[in-house]
Amino acid sequence: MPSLGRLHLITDTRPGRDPLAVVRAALTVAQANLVVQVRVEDSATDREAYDLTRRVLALCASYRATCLVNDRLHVALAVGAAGGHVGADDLPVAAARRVLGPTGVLGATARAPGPAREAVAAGASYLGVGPCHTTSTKTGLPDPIGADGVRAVVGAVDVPVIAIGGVTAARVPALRAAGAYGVAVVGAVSAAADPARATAELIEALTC
Ligand SMILES: Cc1ncc(COP(=O)(O)OP(=O)(O)O)c(N)n1
Ligand SMILES: Cc1ncsc1CCOP(=O)(O)O
Ligand SMILES: [Mg+2]
Repeated sequence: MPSLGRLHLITDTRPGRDPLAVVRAALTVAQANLVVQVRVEDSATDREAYDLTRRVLALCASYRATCLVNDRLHVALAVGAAGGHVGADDLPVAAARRVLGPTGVLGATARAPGPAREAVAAGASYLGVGPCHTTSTKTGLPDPIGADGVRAVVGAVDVPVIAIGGVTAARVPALRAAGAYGVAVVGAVSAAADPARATAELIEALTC
C-alpha cells in the first residue's frame, strides 16, 4: 500500500461552495501528496455522493492522489476509491474493515488514547484526531483537544495520526511537534481567497 499523504483536503459541499474547483486547485499544487476525502452533507443523496466522488476520483487519478470517502463506504467501493473514513455515528471500525477488505485505507475518528487503541485494533489504518481547535465547519463537537490531546493519542498508537479541526498553516508546526503525521482541513483551503496558495502554505508547513 503506498504511504498516506500528509495533507487531507475534505470537500466542502455546503450551499454556495464549488468543491470540484477547490479540489482541482489543491491538486495542481499538492499532487500525489494530497488525500481528498469526499464528505457530503448528511442530506445529500447517495446518487449525489456517487456523482461527486466519481468526479473527484478522476481528478485525483490524474495526479496519483488518493481519494477517500467519508461515511458512505458503499460509495467508496462503487467508484473504486482507495478507502473511507468512519466516526462514532458510522459503521463500527471492524465492520468498516470488513466492508473495505484488508487493503482498503480506513480512517477512524478518535480523540483519546483508549478509543484510539480500540480503533486501531479493529482495523483502522490511520486516525483522524480532533477537533484540535475550534471549527466553524462542523457543529456539535466536544471542546478542542489542542496539540496536547494529539500528543496523547500519538503516544498510544502506531498508525498515522491526522489532526483535524481549525487547522491552519500557522498551527501545523505545533501539531507536527505533537507527533501528528499530517492534517485534515476544510476551511483552510476551501474558504481561502486563493485555494492553491493556501494548499502550498499547508504543504510547506508539513514538510518543514
Ligand atoms: C481525517 C478525518 N478526521 C475526522 C473526521 C470526522 O469524522 P466523523 O467523526 O465521522 O464526522 P463526520 O465527518 O462524518 O461529520 C473526518 N471526516 N476526517
Ligand atoms: C469534520 C470535522 N470533524 C472534526 S472537525 C471537522 C471539520 C474541520 O473543518 P475545518 O478544517 O474547517 O475546521
Ligand atoms: Mg462520519
